[in-house]
Amino acid sequence: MCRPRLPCPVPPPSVPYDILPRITDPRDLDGLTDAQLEQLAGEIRERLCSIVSDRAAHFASNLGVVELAIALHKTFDFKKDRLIWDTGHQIYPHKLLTGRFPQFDTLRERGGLMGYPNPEESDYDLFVTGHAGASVSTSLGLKAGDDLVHPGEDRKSVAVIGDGALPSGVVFEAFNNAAGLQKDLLVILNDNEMGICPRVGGLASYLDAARTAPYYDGLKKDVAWLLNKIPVVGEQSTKLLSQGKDALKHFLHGGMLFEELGFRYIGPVDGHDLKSLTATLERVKHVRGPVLLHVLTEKGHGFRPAAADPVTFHTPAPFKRDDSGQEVAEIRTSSTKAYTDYAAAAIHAALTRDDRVAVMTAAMCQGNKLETVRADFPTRFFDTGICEGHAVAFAGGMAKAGARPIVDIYSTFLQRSFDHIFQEVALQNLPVTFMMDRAGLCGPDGATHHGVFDNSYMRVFPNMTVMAPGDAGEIAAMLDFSLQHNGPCSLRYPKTAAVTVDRNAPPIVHGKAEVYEHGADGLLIGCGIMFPVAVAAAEKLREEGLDVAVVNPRFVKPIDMDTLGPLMDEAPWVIAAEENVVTGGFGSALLEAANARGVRTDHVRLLALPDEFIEHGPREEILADFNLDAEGLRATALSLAERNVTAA
Ligand SMILES: Cc1ncc(C[n+]2csc(CCOP(=O)(O)OP(=O)(O)O)c2C)c(N)n1
Ligand SMILES: CC(=O)[C@@H](O)[C@H](O)COP(=O)(O)O
Ligand SMILES: [Mg+2]
Repeated sequence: MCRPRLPCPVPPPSVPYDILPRITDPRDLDGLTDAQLEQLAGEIRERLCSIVSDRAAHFASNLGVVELAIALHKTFDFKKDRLIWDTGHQIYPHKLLTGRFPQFDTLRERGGLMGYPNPEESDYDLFVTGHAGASVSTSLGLKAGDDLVHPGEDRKSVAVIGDGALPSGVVFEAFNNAAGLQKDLLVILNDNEMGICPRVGGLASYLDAARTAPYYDGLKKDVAWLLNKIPVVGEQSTKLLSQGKDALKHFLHGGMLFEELGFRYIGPVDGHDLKSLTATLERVKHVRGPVLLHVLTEKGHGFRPAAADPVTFHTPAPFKRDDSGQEVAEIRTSSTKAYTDYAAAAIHAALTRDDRVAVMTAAMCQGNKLETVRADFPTRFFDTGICEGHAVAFAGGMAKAGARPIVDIYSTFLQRSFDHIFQEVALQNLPVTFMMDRAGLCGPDGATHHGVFDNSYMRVFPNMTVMAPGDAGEIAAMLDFSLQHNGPCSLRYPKTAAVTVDRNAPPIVHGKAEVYEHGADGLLIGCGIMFPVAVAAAEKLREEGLDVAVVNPRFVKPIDMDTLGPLMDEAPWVIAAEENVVTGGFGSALLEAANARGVRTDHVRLLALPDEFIEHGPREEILADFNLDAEGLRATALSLAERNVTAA
């Protein structure tokens, strides 16, 4: 019988799994020998390899933490102890070890297991996450909360954070707090030398050096004793000795940064040596105060192509293995152009045209398809690492200095920058362009990644111009407009194949909508990606004898009431559609503007995403559920026109 919180079990592919199916709870690990644990690691890797044969899923990161997940569950009891996987994209081995093997084939499918931690699925998942950087904060909070609410129980708290997530500013806020509180907290730094792309910046260089430094055990008193033998204050000679001490410290270990922040540092240790990793965890488990355990892993470990090319295999397209099972025989990449391709080409053209233009990505060069821009304009391409807030403030500084920065960040991750958009950009009225990729539903990543709030959060700021290209062709035109505009602008585009609407599109003029076609029987306003949907719906309605007008509003802010007001007043009904939550989005903006102008609104129907978190699943299916497809617009129009909905 399937448990109510989990999807129904699906038989795994007919590969001989021996131990893995018997792990229904982490305590089942207790009776296993070292050899059986090694075999289990192999079976988990096999399961990871088989799942990506028919769906895109996070792969290389998961291959890299198999031993770490086993060792953690063997050492701790996460029924009471606390475990947070930073970001959460490397959660699959944890899912397999916590009773979700039977459902694993539903991963990232609609109604199936989420690709991230999800407390709805298991008590072993504490937070729904997908954004990087918060693990140390929540682990520290869990520890503080447990000490308060469960005094005397001595619950342990563990955060596993990758080297890519480490530079997020919030991590250092948490380090600072943890050192001050001196709470028992274990932070495991999973260092695989990669984010999605190769890691960048000062911390990356620091970790490069720390990797090759000798093992250091911050729990051992003799090292501290040796260091304390060297004086640090006093006369001239002690200054030299002090320099000697620094050199010695660096010679001794690579974890000085963490030690000086108030953590005990242990490492680096081999993250694939299951036995010694487990032994190390057993040792650090009872240590008092904050500890940082530096674990070296290989992204893609155990599957040669993934280890050789962890960028491609971060979330590879579905692929088939060859007969050996060790190589890729065929990978199903698509040659269809996406909106992101148009955006990257427009950015490249803008940098080519104007030396003042620069572009920022927050560790998403690959997802933003900026590799060519990075290669062709190395001095005007900035990868800030997973530091979206910094990227925006940094762009504010560049704009103040006279440059024209483009901030190219996924809609969902830009949420991290809200206050910097407000203070460092909008309040200063600086010409920063926000290109918000993955706006709208993102599909299999789900609620953590859907970019469905930006129409709402961008338009609240005075000075901000908010645009939504009606098709892929408008991305370049809007970017060009923005780079000429004297103030901040944003534009959004979705994660899907590019659509272009064949027409003679008028030039982009600030706050001006495009009337695509006139019609007396109703008005369809399709914001952004909903414009081609509205065009298709109008076509269907025409076949049914309704002659409706279609508008591509282009601007969420300012709204073109000069154009829309009369059209709305004349229309028997109006539909305003957007791929954003209904709360505060384009529809709200339209109603506000209409109200201010005294334009009729009682005949307006807003089609948008509901005020709730939306689960993972195919974008088109979810859109259809909310009538945000051509058929949904047609049916809504017919019902508004008081006509019977006929079968499509
Ligand atoms: C706030 C935020 N920005 C960007 C991302 C996209 N992202 C997901 S995983 C990842 C790289 C993480 O690197 P690391 O923490 O080292 O994990 P690894 O994949 O190497 O195991 C990035 C940039 C994100 N999830 N959250
Ligand atoms: C974990 C994470 O946040 C990224 O890996 C994200 O899944 C990338 O999304 P895209 O696949 O849309 O680039
Ligand atoms: Mg990494």
